Amino acid sequence: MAPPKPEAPAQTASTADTSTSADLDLHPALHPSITSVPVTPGVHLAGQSAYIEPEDIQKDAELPFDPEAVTPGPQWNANSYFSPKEEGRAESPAEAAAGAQTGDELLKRLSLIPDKAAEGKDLADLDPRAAHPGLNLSGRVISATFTVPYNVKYSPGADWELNPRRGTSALYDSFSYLASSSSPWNHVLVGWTGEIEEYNVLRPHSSASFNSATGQSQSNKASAPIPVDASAPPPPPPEGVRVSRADRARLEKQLERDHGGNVVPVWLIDEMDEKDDVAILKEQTRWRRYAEHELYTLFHYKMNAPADGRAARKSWADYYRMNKLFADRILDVYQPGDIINIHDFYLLLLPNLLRQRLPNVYIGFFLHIPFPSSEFYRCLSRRKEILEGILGANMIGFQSYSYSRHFSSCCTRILGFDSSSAGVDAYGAHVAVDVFPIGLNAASVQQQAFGDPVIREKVKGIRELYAGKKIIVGRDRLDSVRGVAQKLQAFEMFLEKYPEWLEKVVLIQVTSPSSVQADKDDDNKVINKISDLVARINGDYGSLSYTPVQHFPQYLSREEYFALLRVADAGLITSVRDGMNTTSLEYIICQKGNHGPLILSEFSGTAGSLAGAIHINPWDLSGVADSLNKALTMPEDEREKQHVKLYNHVIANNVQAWTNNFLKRLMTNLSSFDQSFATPALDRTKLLYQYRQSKRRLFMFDYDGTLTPIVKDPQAAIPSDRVTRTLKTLAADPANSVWIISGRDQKFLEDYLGHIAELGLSAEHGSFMRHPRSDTWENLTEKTNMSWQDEVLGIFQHYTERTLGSHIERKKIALTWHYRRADPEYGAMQARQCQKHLEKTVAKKYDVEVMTGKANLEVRPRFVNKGEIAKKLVQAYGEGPGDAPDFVLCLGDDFTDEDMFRSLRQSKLPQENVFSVTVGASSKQTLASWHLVEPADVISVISLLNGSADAGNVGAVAVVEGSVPESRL
Ligand SMILES: O=P(O)(O)OC[C@H]1O[C@H](O[C@H]2O[C@H](CO)[C@@H](O)[C@H](O)[C@H]2O)[C@H](O)[C@@H](O)[C@@H]1O
Repeated sequence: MAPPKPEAPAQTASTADTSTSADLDLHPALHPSITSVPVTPGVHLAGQSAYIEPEDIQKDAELPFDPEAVTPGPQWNANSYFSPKEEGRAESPAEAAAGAQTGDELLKRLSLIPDKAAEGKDLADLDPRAAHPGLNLSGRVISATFTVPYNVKYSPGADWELNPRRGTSALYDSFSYLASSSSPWNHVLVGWTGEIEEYNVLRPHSSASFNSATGQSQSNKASAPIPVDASAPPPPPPEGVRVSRADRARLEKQLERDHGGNVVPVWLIDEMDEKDDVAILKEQTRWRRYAEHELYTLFHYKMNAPADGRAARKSWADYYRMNKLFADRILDVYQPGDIINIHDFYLLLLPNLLRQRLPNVYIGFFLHIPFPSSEFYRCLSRRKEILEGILGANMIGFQSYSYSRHFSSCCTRILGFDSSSAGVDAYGAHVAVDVFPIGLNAASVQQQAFGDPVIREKVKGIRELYAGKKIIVGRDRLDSVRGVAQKLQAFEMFLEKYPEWLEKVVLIQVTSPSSVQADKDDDNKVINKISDLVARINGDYGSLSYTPVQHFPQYLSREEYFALLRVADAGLITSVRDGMNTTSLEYIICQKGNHGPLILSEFSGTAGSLAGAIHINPWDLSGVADSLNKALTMPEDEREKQHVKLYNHVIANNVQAWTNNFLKRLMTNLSSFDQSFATPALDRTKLLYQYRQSKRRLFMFDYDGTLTPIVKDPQAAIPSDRVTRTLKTLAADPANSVWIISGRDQKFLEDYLGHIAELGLSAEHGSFMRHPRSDTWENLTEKTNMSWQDEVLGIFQHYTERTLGSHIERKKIALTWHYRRADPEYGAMQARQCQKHLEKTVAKKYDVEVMTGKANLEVRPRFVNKGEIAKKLVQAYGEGPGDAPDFVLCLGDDFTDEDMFRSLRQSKLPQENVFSVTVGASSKQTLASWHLVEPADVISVISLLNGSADAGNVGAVAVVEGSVPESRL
């Protein structure tokens, strides 16, 4: 049974605007004061059966989908902003068809659309938890996004003013859907308040007005009070926005009251006036600087000139702090079983910050902008921290396949993690990577574009204004990556190459302010360039009666925007980098009945999903000019065919389907990788207690990755002084039997650990054993046929010759092919090939096992393995009551060590006396019962047992991991 949704207030929120990227958007579940119609799930258009109507989309949605999923919940009123009487009137044959959707039939449908909750329909039918009982889901999604969907304005002591925030509309639509009664989830939205602007604030000591959002004062002589005493000292500098506790509480309450408790603000505060409990907000744009100046730029393949070191450190510190404050806020509202969905480049550190504090939490992350290739990404000075931050998620989503591939490749190249198209193996945990191109609230856009008589009038007006001319439409943000300059240059080339179009075509270009605010210099450069180009084209090709480029550097009203998209004969998108271009999706919907082709940059994330568009390279001006000519001369039947394909895609892949699909895939990944059973951190209290109680103890330690960290060169992985001292002390206790069980050969173990006579050594994964206080090695493979070795060597040589940087490590029995020094992706690919090769040949003929290790492949006889050695040692003690060791500690980090853990589980030893510990992340798939993060922790734990003062950071780790601090032992 789905938990009840919070009571939705009787409000009148808007659906009139939900998914346009026209920067004028009001988000239905989120805007309190505008009345509108509910979104229609669509109406059939007679005679156009090739189209999928919005009402059909549930067929494609992956969750059990409700036919009204595209309609808002009960909080949306059916008050129409258009007059029912006007709806039946069609304007042109094409529009008559499209108009039918918004006529009487539509109205009938609108009034007939029942609310599921009102109908008493049980959302339990749609409850995704039923499909994943193992996950213990709470039924709630917490979405973390940079800003709440409002610009908030503040006047001390008064109600806060909340105005819908422009842009990011598809995402806000997704939140509206989750919050609505059409979705089976409960929803909480966590976001920064954004820059808080003050109104009605008197600043008695200052003659300057104060821009509270930027922290800058502005001279405003007209309104400045006249100084009483000209010789008085200058007024104190502005202090920033001061928000009292009561006012903070008021905003929280307002958001709660207006939105069913769904919006939780994050307060980013510069200083606290503790005395009065007042939050002081000074330079508010600082919180966006690192994300917008460094990340947004680099992720769009633009390089900044190096900043001065102090400024760079400050903006990084702000970024870290901002992510940390998000984590704190989420922890305030988190309940076990919640899914946390984190959005975009402002919050790249958040997944890992949460994972550190909630090891078993379910986290999805979605990047809305491109992810660059590793060649570009690696220029980022914080490249490791950023990747590690994102990898705290269970699943990471991208807009297009190439971005997901770039990300996985960066994880391999920069962090050395194995990756495939399915995901990244990070610290032993699998992080799924997948592609989810975002969609629109398609039904709402269609409803708005065709259901508003004002728009119809505007369509008529624009047609009259440009009668006899074809209209090419472009609408972009002011941002160099949107390629507006390229668009203008290509249009200029088009007029030059195809002079027959002179006087017969106009380019209407709307350029609205950039969504990122940190880079005003860049904006100014772009504005100047665009103005120059417009002036040049209109000067060269225009006349008194003809202006080929109509440039509007402004926001358009919703009505004008949709009208423009409807009348266009071609849409032109020339972004040079772009995560997902929602204008192109809106254009497709608006072209229903008109069929204007879409010319789309291949560098837009949208291109991957819109195969039916005319794809262009925006840098190839002549090619774009040809495509314009092609689009404008395309026969109607071809235009229609192309359009139907695009339209059906946009309808089927709407934002509701996107939301459901993302969550469904996240849950599937969580189920398949069984994240709910994260391995707990080793309980040192329990370990020490048991150690002190016991009389006969057995220790089994793997070597590489357990006692020493993994390094590039195998010969360089030698034990530190601390390691040998710690092992020596442990082994010196007569009650302790200490073994090193390694894949290393006898020589290596003897050279570095052989001098500790009390240690038992097992080399080459169990092929050889040297008992404590003995000089001789026992060969456990003596009678084995070794003829497989030559064949394996031949195959390894073949791959070594073809893989620069790889080498073969020849041991007596086992053979290892290392590729850690090769190109990481190529090395991993060659290893996969080599493994297949070996499995198809040698492994079929001989009883040998091919094992994948850490940047290596190893082959050894199947019957010798670490599990057999563990079994042998336990048996040597005796497993029965009285004989069995009363304390066993076994530690290892890789695949070959799992054999030891398995063997211990299968033994008859009382399991409470056995501590099997993997070295790596808690989310690693393992048979061990506990985990430690890294080799340094292993040494600390052994020191702890030794009673040594040098037990290192045990206390700190214990606190972080929820164990009892050492001081309390
Ligand atoms: O069983 P282990 O003691 O964990 O040994 C496994 C293999 O470890 C060594 O290779 C690994 O560690 C190297 C040093 O950190 C690293 O450079 C390499 O990439 C790793 O694969 C060793 O060379 C092998 O012989 C062992 O079988």
